[in-house]
Amino acid sequence: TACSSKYVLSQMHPMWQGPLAIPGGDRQSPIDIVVRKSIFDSELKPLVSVYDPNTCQQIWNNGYSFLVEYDDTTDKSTLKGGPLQDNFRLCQFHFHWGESNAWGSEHTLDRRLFPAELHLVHWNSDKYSLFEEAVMEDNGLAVIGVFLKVGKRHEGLQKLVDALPAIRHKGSVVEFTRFDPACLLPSNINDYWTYHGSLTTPPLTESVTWIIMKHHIEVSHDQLAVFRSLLFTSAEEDVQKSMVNNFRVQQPLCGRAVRSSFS
Ligand SMILES: CC[C@H](C)CCC(=O)Nc1ccc(S(N)(=O)=O)cc1
Ligand SMILES: [Zn+2]
Repeated sequence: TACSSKYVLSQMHPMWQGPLAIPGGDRQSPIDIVVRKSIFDSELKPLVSVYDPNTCQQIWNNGYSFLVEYDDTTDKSTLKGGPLQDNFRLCQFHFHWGESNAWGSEHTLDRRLFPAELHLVHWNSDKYSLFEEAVMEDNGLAVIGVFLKVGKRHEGLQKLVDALPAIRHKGSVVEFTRFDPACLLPSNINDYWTYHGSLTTPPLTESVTWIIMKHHIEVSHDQLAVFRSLLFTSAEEDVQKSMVNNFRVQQPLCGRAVRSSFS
């Protein structure tokens, strides 16, 4: 089964070709969260996020998504509590979305797809001194996933949406400051599911404690349309490809438990 093989056939996704040697391969992400099979764990503590908007530095198009990057040289923007034993530093956040509002998220709830999914990426600053170290280690990373639904305009998101035309092409970067990522979290962050998984793009390392929020945020159709105006390709390439459907196919659970912080 795909749970034991050391190689996973190349995902037929434009993002990458060829067989990938994935470490272990039995705790890959994303997954479908079967809500009725998740296990309430009363030991799970409330999540504590403290984000300093002054650590926001830049926004750039890396050819997979667009990333908002934070200064992670100090413990100014951190996440702890929940399923986490240690203190984690925010290094970046990004999104995954579809070409239509019918799909786009990486995780699903009982197979339900959302038009987009936000990932806030943190690394264990108690155990490691650099993100690049933590990314290779068990539980070196913690990623918060938030589902997006299309509805009313998200006022906090608009500052980010307005910066996107400046980074249309792969490799473009612009300064982006004083953005508080807390504005992208749902009002209630104490209802979540958590499981052990991996990065959803290469290097696909199995170093992530995933924390998937039960409650979604709403963005407008027009705001999501600007995400789709980004390009996978750099300015020099002849054929420009719209940055859409930048999500990975779902991976086998391989017997992993998905715990919930709420009953
Ligand atoms: C040496 C490794 C390199 C630096 C890794 C760069 C990086 O940050 N990758 C990354 C981060 C988050 C996700 S996700 N989509 O949240 O699972 C996927 C890939
Ligand atoms: Zn992601």
